[in-house]
Amino acid sequence: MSSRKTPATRTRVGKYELGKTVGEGSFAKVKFAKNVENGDNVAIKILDRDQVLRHKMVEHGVNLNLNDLF
Ligand SMILES: Nc1ncnc2c1ncn2[C@@H]1O[C@H](COP(=O)(O)OP(=O)(O)OP(=O)(O)O)[C@@H](O)[C@H]1O
Repeated sequence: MSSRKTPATRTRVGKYELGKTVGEGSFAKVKFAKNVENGDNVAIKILDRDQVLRHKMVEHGVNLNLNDLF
């Protein structure tokens, strides 16, 4: 039996591969991410759709499907 581990599956959002959570606020989670096209490291803020809509943080409905990621 091989002892090699299968690499962990990473969530991708477009050209960004999401890593660990680096912080959380009232309405969002901030995650480390890497641009797989150029290797840039960035922070991505993922808004809580229900909180945003509940607090009317947008004037018009925005189709946020980011909740489905986590
Ligand atoms: N660009 C960034 N790089 C690294 N960490 C970040 C970045 N932006 C935010 N964070 C981390 O994520 C946390 C949450 O950020 P967020 O902006 O959602 O909330 P906040 O403004 O700190 O708090 P609240 O929304 O409750 O007022 C921050 O406290 C910080 O630790």
